[in-house]
Amino acid sequence: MNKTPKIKRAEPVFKTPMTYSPRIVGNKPVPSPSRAEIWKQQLGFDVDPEEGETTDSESEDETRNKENENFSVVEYHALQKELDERNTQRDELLFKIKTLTDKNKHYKSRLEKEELTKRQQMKILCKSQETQLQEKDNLIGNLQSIIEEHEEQLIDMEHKINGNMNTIPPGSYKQPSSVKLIEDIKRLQIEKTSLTTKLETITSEMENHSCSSKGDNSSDINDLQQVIERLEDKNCKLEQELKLYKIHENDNTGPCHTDTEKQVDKLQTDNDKLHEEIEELKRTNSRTSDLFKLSTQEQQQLQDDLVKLSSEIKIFDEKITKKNSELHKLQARHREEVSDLKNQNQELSQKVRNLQAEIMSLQAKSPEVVTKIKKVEVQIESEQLKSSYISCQQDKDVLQSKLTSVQLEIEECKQKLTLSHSNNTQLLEQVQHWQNQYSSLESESEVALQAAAEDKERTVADVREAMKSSMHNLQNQYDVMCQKVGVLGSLYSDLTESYILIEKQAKQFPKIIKKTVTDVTKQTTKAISEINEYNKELVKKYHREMFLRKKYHNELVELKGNIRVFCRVRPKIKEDGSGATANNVIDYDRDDDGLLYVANKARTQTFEVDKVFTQTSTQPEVFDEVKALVTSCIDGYNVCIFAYGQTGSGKTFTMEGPQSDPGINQRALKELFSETSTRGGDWQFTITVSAIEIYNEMIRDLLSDDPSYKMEVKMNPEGGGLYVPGLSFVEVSTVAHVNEVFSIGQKNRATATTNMNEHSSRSHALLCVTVTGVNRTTNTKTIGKLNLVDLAGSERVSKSGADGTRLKEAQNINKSLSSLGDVIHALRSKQNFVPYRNSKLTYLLQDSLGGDSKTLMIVQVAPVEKNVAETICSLNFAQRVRTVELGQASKKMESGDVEMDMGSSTPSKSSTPLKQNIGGSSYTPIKNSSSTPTLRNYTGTPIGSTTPNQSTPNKGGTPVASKYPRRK
Ligand SMILES: Nc1ncnc2c1ncn2[C@@H]1O[C@H](COP(=O)(O)OP(=O)(O)OP(=O)(O)O)[C@@H](O)[C@H]1O
Repeated sequence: MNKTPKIKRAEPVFKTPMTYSPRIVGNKPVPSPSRAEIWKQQLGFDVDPEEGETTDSESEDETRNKENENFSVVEYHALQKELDERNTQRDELLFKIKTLTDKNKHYKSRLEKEELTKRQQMKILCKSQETQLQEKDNLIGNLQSIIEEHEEQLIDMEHKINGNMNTIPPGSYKQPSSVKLIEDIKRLQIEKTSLTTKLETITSEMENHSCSSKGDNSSDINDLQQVIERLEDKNCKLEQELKLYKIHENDNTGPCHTDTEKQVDKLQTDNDKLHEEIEELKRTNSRTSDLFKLSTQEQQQLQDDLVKLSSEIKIFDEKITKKNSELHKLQARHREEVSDLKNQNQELSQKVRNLQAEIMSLQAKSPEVVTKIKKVEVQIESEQLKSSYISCQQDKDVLQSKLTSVQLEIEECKQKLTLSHSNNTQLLEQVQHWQNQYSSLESESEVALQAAAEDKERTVADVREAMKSSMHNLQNQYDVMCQKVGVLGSLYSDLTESYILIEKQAKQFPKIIKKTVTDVTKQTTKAISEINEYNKELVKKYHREMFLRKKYHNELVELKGNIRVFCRVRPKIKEDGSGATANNVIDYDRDDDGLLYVANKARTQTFEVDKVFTQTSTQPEVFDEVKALVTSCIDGYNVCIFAYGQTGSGKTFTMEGPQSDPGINQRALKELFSETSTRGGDWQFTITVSAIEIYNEMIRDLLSDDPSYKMEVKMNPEGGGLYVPGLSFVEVSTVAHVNEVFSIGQKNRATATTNMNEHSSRSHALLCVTVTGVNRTTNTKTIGKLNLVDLAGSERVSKSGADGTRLKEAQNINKSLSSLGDVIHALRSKQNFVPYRNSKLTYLLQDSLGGDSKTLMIVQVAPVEKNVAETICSLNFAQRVRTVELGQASKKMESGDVEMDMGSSTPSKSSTPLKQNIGGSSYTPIKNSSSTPTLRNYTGTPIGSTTPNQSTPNKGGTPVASKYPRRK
């Protein structure tokens, strides 16, 4: 060690530390705590005050003793003071570090709280997202079910359409868009699920990263804390060493230069170590800050990503946006806090840099200090210093070893720092990896979400359009229904009111009806009885009027001499057959027995005659009507009754009739017998009959012995009238006689032909009855003639379809009947010439038709439809006949001076020549070969003459068979 010479040194100038600034509380500077206080506060134990006091007092004493002689002591004190100040600065620095540590703790706790809050928010967010996802799933399910329903309807409609459109070629059928929609929705659901899984993964990774960052940060902070503690320990040790140094310095007269140098080296070393520690602390702090920053950045990045993902997935959710905005606010606040922390760190770094600068300045000053120490060493050279130097040397070794350990620790810290750097790098790589993954996922999710959103929008638009149109239709229907409901409602209310009213009325109805019915019944009964009475009266009056009308009509007819016309309708017979052609076409008037209605096709014709006999009319009823006419011949009238009608219409039935129910012929004779017998007394009556047949315009005497003999009608040359020369007359007096005569006539008629039935239909049969009455007193003689004619059938030739004999028959019938028609027409029109001689029939009936006789025509008609034409023809003919006026009939009577010879057929002469008529024609005595008319009795014996008619011998005298028994 070199000893430096003692030189006078200049007054040392101590530079006040720039960084020191006393604490000021309430405008008063607070003194720095003493070392004991600091030790007590930081190390937790008390420093022995006696030792300190003793040392201080001794040092002070020595200083006082050597103040004037040793200037280096002063310098030493100045250095010590400077060291104290540095200690104070270090304390200040430690305090600041502690404050920063506290702040860091505070920030860490805040960060933890915020992280906890964020985690809770994240959980809530995840839950809300899950709920929203669930809701969306439900909505998608509902939408899917609606779409499925629509799909089913569409499929049904498409089936129907396909059923109607078979022309669509197979394969041209497109899959419904809804199926594609469902597939898209399913695909979106799968993508959404994967995105949700990724989101959860990222969230968990973020949480893990946050935890790991937090753990790293905490470990770093703990390391920093440990370093700070170690520094404090070292500081304490330095303090102790300094104290020991002072003690040694006090024990020796002056510090030797070597020891001082060592001490300075030691201080320098400590200073360097402190500097390094501070540097390390700074680095650690910086690393912590970087880690924290990185962690914050990562967290922020992840949160941003999360916010992005959440916002993209829950684009429709405003809550997420709100929460994200809150999260952004929190992050901003956090960033502000971090920036504050950074600023504070920067300030701290600045302070550290200042300290470093001071240390550097101190180091720059160290040569001067060394010089001074050398001076001191020169001045203080003692054994004690040497020994203390040795001890210091030992201490130096100890400190050297400690330095080595500290260096090792520093190495460890460096390794840890390297490890931390590598960890940090790995974390950064991971973060980069995650960022890449997240970016790819983000891009994928963006594309998927965009496609899904487009599909969804399209689908929603389609569904909305469809729903809109259906809604529109439904709205229209609803409006129409509303209108109808409104109308129906008003109708319903009206009906309800009406119903209530009607119900009320209906309840009263039974009583009202009962009462009304009773009243009406009484009134009706009364009215009906009145009407009945009135009707009866009217009917009586009507009948009386009718009777009078008939009477007057008959009188008028009698006065006018009209041909009276009766009509008789036969009943249906089996020959009429059945079916439509056998329908009844004839109806009668209930009140007027002169009217007849014939239904012909679509119309009904009305015919009026003098009397209508219905189908139920009996033979007696018919005869009752003609009885008066018949009996008038007793009074000397000529009467002619002839039956007209088509074949089978009942002419023969009416005129002859069956034996069991005889017709007019037999009844007339019977009546004549009865009447003549009644009128007995002075009158003696003789009734003779003759029977003639006109067949093919040939006249035959049916009562003749030779009926084939052709008779002729001739004019009486002695005085008008017609007669049939040689005609047989048979006197009859009983019905039995008449029947016998009739039998003869029928028999003769039958022998003349092979088919009697047809023959009778085609010939006219005349029964001529002569009633001669002689008054025995006055000798007055009356002769009445009754001609009963059964005409042949009146049907037309064309209908009969006849030929040959039949045609001739028909032609002759037609001739005679048309002659009858012509005569009727001439009579009706009152022509001067009446063509009687056109036929044998009209010629024979000339007196009956045109003379002063009473003529009655009975028109026979069939009731069935197939005969309606002939029925109408017959009735038309009857109508014409009815209008014929023949003039008033007159009696044929001779005065009584002429004696009536009933036994002779020769009429007596009278002033009014009595004309004996045959067939209605007046005639003079028949001039036959014997010039005596032949009268026969019913047995064929001539009546009134013992000589039979020679010219017409009655060979057989056999009774004529009746038509009806024969038919039966
Ligand atoms: N009023 C009646 N009641 C019962 N039967 C009747 C009646 N009128 C006619 N007939 C029956 O009708 C049938 C034909 O009658 P009828 O021979 O008298 O006709 P017709 O006109 O004389 O015929 P034809 O011209 O051929 O002589 C007979 O069988 C007869 O018995």
